[in-house]
Amino acid sequence: MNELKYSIILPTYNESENLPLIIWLIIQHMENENFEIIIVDDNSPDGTTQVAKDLQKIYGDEKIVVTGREKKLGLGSAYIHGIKFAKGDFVVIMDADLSHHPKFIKQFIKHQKEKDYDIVTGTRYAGDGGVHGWNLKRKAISRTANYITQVLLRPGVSDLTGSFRLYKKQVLEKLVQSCISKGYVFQMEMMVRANQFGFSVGEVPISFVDRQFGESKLGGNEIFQFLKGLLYFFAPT
Ligand SMILES: Nc1nc2c(ncn2[C@@H]2O[C@H](COP(=O)(O)OP(=O)(O)O[C@H]3O[C@H](CO)[C@@H](O)[C@H](O)[C@@H]3O)[C@@H](O)[C@H]2O)c(=O)[nH]1
Repeated sequence: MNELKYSIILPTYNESENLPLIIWLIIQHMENENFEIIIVDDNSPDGTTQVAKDLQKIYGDEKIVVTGREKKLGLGSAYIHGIKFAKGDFVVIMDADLSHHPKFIKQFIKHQKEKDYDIVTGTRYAGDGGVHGWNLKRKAISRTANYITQVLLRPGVSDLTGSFRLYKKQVLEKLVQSCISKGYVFQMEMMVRANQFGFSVGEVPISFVDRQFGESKLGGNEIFQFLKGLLYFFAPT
């Protein structure tokens, strides 16, 4: 048994169909690891909180922590909320909609140990990494967001907008204190800040598979917020 503890944060909004399976898969793929799963649900109208509480009864409240906010307040701030409950030495952040396969977590852990990385990020844009199931528009949004950020900010990471990552807990706490973003742009800002602070970042290629159940919450407003976030880095301080 690995003595280091891992806190896996799952932000959820209308994920009642996906939650039982992702939790089961995490538990299968984290065999012999010391871990907890923190579900951050924003009072989803589809009853995700109740599903989370039912799963907590099955697997125990040592393994599953259920928390959340009264209403949908954005992905970035959901992570920040979840971190407050994390008791692990490391924090893993991932989507709850099965687009991030839990089998990669052990690869992140192994890679982290090899060079004592501060952060290990899954990448869809290097090595064997890839995206499956997105339409052309969605692929273009992701590629363009990554490209613009790479060119303007040169953070030295191939996938800036992905959210499947492992952080040393103290590193994550320092990063979230310095981040101002609340929505999806949070992922990009975290990597840019990590570069500014000089944190070491390892990459593990991952396959991102688009969700089968439910809908993405990435809308026009999130894209606008992303562009606004980019502009912020160039605004005089
Ligand atoms: N608690 C909470 N959870 C949220 C919120 N918005 C989204 N989520 C949860 O965050 C995860 C990702 O949301 P999706 O809306 O399914 O993301 P996506 O469109 O598939 O986007 C993926 O790709 C983006 C770009 O590469 C990533 O930036 C994003 O994190 C995600 O991995 C899911 O578990 C979803 O329920 C929110 O406001 N509050």
